[in-house]
Amino acid sequence: MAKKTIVVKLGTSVLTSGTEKIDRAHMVELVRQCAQLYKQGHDIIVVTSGAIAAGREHLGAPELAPTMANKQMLAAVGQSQLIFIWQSLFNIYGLNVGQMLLTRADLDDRERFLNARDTMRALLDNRIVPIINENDAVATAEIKVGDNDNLSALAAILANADTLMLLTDQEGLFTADPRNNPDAKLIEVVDVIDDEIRQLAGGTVGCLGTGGMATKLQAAEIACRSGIDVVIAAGFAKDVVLRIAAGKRVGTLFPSHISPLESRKQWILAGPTPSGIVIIDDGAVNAITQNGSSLLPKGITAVSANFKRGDVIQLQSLQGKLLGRGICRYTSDELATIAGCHSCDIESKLGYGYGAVAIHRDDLVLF
Ligand SMILES: Nc1ncnc2c1ncn2[C@@H]1O[C@H](COP(=O)(O)OP(=O)(O)O)[C@@H](O)[C@H]1O
Ligand SMILES: N[C@@H](CCC(=O)OP(=O)(O)O)C(=O)O
Repeated sequence: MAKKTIVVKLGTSVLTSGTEKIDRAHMVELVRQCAQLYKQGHDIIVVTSGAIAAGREHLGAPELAPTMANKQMLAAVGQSQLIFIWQSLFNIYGLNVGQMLLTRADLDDRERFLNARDTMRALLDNRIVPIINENDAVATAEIKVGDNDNLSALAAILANADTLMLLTDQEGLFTADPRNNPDAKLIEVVDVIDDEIRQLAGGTVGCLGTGGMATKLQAAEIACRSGIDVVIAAGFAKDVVLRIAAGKRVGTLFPSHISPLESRKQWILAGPTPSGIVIIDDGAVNAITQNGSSLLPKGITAVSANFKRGDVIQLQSLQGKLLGRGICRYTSDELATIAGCHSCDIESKLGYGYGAVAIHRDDLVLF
């Protein structure tokens, strides 16, 4: 099987097996499957819910008023319990984990998005399993993603994932909420998420989870638009992670009809107004247009306007021809400092570096 990047989102319903306590035995089973995929060479990212449930359990299920501060307190206590459990379980398989607690602000701001992406990349490159949750202890309603289904779709985009698995306490999307409709039927494939599909999805009935099926459909929509296939399936089903990864029919599949690269390039072309222009020499023009190379600082001769890391900028030749657009990994000031330099000199010029390329070829669209 070709190497894949797979995001596995585990809802509170899966991690507690429907009880009020974290089901560690079931977590071992899920970790075994993730570790097996990791050993096969795939990149695995876990998006874990369950901090609030773990906090309640650890404090002995206290009677608390349902305030935001109390929920945040439970999450603060529970998150450390949760990451400890994940770390102990992955260690059984000789794998380390790295915790990333995110909020909407980390994903909306282009520069913070790139920083988070770099951290995720560094974890994966070092064969460390990223374990992601919302930073519930500090995130207020305004800066929250709000539910881990949507968070997992954003994490999948951050990771350039191929597949997002949303594992829950139902076998997939049904024609109605199976808890109240015993005749509801499993839908095996959803090609287009339209209003008809959306209206099938109800909310959650658990007090510890958030969103129900509605947020899973929102997540599926976001991820599919970015070229990521999504599967909603039961976390309790035997070998569920392994079977989905092997392409077996499990749960509800939402196939994406676009590749991640195509979707990214569409966004670069149709997305934000370019924030600046970078002039490049003939060698660089040749490298990016003929050889499909990334743009290195060496080929840059001038930088105009102020732009931030992660902004979309235009590329222009010395003769004034507009060549294309790309997402720049350095600010305009940094680029002006390293223009004409070899990539190996970036760190000595700036005192730090964000990698050898100014614009990666995957972030570049030529006209
Ligand atoms: N059409 C539907 N098909 C399947 N489940 C549904 C549907 N509508 C609502 N649900 C509910 O969504 C719940 C799963 O969401 P949630 O409780 O948030 O779980 P998780 O903790 O895994 O995110 C199910 O237990 C089910 O009752
Ligand atoms: N971030 C919260 C979970 C939020 C959430 O969306 O829960 P769920 O619906 O169970 O995936 C926690 O760790 O308790």
